[in-house]
Amino acid sequence: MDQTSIISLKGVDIFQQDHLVLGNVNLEIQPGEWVYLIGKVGSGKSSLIKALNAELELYGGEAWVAGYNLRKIKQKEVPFLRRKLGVVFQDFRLLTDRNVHDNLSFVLKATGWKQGVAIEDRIFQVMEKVGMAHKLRSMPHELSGGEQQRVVIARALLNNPEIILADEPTGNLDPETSEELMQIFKEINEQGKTILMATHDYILLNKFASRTLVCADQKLTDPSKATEEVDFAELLEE
Ligand SMILES: Nc1ncnc2c1ncn2[C@@H]1O[C@H](COP(=O)(O)OP(=O)(O)OP(=O)(O)O)[C@@H](O)[C@H]1O
Repeated sequence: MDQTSIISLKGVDIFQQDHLVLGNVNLEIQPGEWVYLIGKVGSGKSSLIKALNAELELYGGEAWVAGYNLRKIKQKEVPFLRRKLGVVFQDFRLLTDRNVHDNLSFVLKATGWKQGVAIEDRIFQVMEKVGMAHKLRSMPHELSGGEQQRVVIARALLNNPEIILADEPTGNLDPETSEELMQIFKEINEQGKTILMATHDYILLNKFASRTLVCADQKLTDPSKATEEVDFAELLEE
């Protein structure tokens, strides 16, 4: 493992069932980096994110995330790995039967927080960070898509993770709302968090430009190291 990397994959294979999605994956991400994952539908972006979150087993090679060896991680260690990761999905995934506050307190209690005052303080801090402190008592269905995604980002930040894994976080949002969301990710990144984000959004990718990796033909590649020019627009087509 590269000692300085927060994510380090060397020669790993990622499968869905018995289908190889990405083979011989090599990836080094440094703390504080912002890295995009692009690629056509079904090219393996979500599978890679799931593998980093220990939802999908990795095979062969070496794999380290936030100090955890994914090739040897035990089931009982997975919750500790996940506390170092904040995950944001395209489809929000808030619990629909409780308000925003209770969605967040549910996560804190499930991850070992006991003191009521500390829980309330933390919820307020993360909701303030995403500009949603005034919506603590709203039910998810009372919020717009952009507002729901802000809450999801707040939820991802609760345990002060080192890494944010975002799987097409703006996929269901209009361009203006998407840009506001990206601004929040930018602030989070500037505060030191590492971000790995899968996206299809070519405009945002240009506006918030950063290192970009490509999933295609069962491989993860870094176009900055490629000898031939890569057509990003073509890769981002649905
Ligand atoms: N739960 C699953 N069981 C079996 N195959 C799966 C499963 N999830 C994904 N796959 C397959 O694995 C491959 C990679 O899918 P993945 O979701 O990682 O791609 P993606 O690049 O994230 O696509 P999208 O842009 O649509 O989200 C696809 O061929 C997909 O059909």
